[in-house]
Amino acid sequence: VVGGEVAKPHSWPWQISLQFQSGNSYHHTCGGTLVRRGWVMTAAHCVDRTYRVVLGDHNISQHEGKEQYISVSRVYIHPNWNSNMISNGYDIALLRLSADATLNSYIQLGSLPPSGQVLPHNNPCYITGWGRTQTGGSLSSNLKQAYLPVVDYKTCSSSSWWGGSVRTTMVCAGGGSLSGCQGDSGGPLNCQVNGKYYVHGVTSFVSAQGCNVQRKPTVFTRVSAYIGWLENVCISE
Ligand SMILES: CC(C)[C@H](NC(=O)C(F)(F)F)C(=O)N[C@@H](C)C(=O)Nc1ccc(C(F)(F)F)cc1
Repeated sequence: VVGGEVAKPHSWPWQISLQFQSGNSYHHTCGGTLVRRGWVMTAAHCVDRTYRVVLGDHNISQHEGKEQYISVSRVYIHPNWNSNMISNGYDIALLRLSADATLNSYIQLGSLPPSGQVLPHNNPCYITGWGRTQTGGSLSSNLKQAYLPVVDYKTCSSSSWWGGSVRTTMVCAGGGSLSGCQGDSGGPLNCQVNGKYYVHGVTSFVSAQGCNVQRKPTVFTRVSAYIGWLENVCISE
């Protein structure tokens, strides 16, 4: 997250850290959202290694005693995802956990939006994550948040913005000096609708020229476009 501030610990209790093992240590690679006690939603572009999921975390470099560590037993990547064509969309995946998370004041489910809901321009949203704190910078140890209002598709797909690289199955947000950045991938875009936060986006991409580039808002998979697929996977399993 570029700009913004360190979040109040555990104020986004559905945010998870996806970590891959190398040797006998684990490394944060992506964010995600706990959507059922046994299910985590993340980006398809995040899941090419075996993982553990860390729930209830704030500082990913310290053991604070609130964390739960659960391994991933199965990965469901959207069937239309093509890693060579990130601008086609479908950047969404579900991870079946090997055990159910225990919900508490540090670990809660994220609320998903109604199927098909498209938010208006400037709808208030926050991106959260442990990603780089500036283009080419290092990861944040502490969970960060940044206020990224929705940029409607009409604006986001215009020629001086993202043009043809964004689809209506995506949400754009920000486009100023605040943004997501590498390491925020897969994490939630938390949008306020009637006073409650819903996870409307899965962090997907930023500009190849840099994270916080003017008129290149952070681009998210639009969760409300995939409710049918999410339910089919979660329920069928
Ligand atoms: C997983 C990556 C896509 C990576 N994602 C992120 O950094 C994320 F955190 F925003 F999710 C990213 O945006 N990296 C930059 C450096 C990048 O490659 N951006 C990019 C944007 C659009 C397109 C294109 F042309 F497909 F639209 C290609 C690359």
